[in-house]
Amino acid sequence: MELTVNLGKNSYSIFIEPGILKNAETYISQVFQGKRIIIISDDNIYPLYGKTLINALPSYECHSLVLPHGETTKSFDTLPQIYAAMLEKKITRSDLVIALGGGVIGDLAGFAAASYLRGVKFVQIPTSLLAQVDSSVGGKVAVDLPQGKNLIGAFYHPKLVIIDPDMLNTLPPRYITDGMGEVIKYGCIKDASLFDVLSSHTSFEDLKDQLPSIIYRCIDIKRIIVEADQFDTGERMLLNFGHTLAHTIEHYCHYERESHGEAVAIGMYQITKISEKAGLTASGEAEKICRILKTYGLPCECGLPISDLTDAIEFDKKNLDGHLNVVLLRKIGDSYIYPTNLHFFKTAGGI
Ligand SMILES: NC(=O)c1ccc[n+]([C@@H]2O[C@H](COP(=O)([O-])OP(=O)(O)OC[C@H]3O[C@@H](n4cnc5c(N)ncnc54)[C@H](O)[C@@H]3O)[C@@H](O)[C@H]2O)c1
Ligand SMILES: O=C(O)C(=O)C[C@@H](O)[C@H](O)[C@H](O)COP(=O)(O)O
Ligand SMILES: [Zn+2]
Repeated sequence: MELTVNLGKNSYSIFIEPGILKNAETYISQVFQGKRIIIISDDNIYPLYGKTLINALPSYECHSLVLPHGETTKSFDTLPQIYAAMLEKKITRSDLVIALGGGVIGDLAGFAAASYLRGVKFVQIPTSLLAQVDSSVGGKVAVDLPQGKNLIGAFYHPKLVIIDPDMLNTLPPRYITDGMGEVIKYGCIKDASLFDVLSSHTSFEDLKDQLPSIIYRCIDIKRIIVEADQFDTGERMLLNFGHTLAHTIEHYCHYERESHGEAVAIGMYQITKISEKAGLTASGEAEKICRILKTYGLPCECGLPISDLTDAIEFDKKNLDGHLNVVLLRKIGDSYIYPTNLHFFKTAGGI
């Protein structure tokens, strides 16, 4: 399966195919005519797929940088180490960065590629479900600061995205669940029929044979939104459904408790509960979201008082000129941006 993100000069293709990793050169050679590649990965993924990828790129001189796994690696403080490795391997503007990993590696390597020498080409090879359905597409690359998540970043598109759903066979169950948080998000914001398909299954196992088409569906929704609003000034904010609370939960817990997808799950349910109470969402939708989250093993609450989270909400990128924009649902599959303020969240008490 192939999709193209149409962004003029920054357009790129996404290929989704089980086993495609072994044919990486066929696709990479279409977008990269240089010689040297640096593969950035983490210490869980590289031992599993590093060699396969290098063997699949016989025409290139491949170097690797393997970083510790986990969100704390996606920090501003990791960047000097990446730049140093790129300099040591003599990476120039005519070379290529490959992000081989989940959303952490994709965001981090993508930002390094965007900023090193003011930009070198990069290719995304996403290995987690979350990265295959969401983070590898759209060009948001970022690192975290001690003050909050994704606070330093850029819009910098990959030249190509290679998605091999077979790589999910080694993904630990917790991160399959994590990725389902973003899959459910796509159903909530734009696709009631996807939400219904997901609701009609009893677990991820039950859904597994439809995975390539579900990945395709999520990415196609993202593609359409990104094409309409590449720089996140309007429609693209819909992709942030559940994220205002999610980012504050992740940051508040020092990235040690909820994963990104789990935090998004809590954020989607809790904001819909608040919005339903305020008459801004059709009644019964929050309960539908909670039910589907539980089906896929995701949480609906985290037991934190909202008063502990509101400080970090001010760093939300949808906070413009003192006006906080939140993403709400009219009903499942129909989302909108609602301008409000912090008081909106304070009505929640605990979440
Ligand atoms: N840029 C975007 O548009 C965007 C979208 C969504 C999320 N994100 C970001 O993505 C990050 C979360 O991504 P994630 O959930 O992929 O986390 P992650 O990159 O930490 O991967 C999750 C875990 O699974 C392991 N792993 C990944 N693929 C594997 C595989 N095939 N086999 C075995 N182990 C594997 C990793 O080593 C890690 O331990 C967050 O930082 C979030 O902010 C970005
Ligand atoms: O691509 C987007 O736009 C998204 O919002 C996708 C989100 O799933 C993702 O977590 C993104 O990194 C959040 O971005 P931020 O702008 O809120 O930092
Ligand atoms: Zn997200």
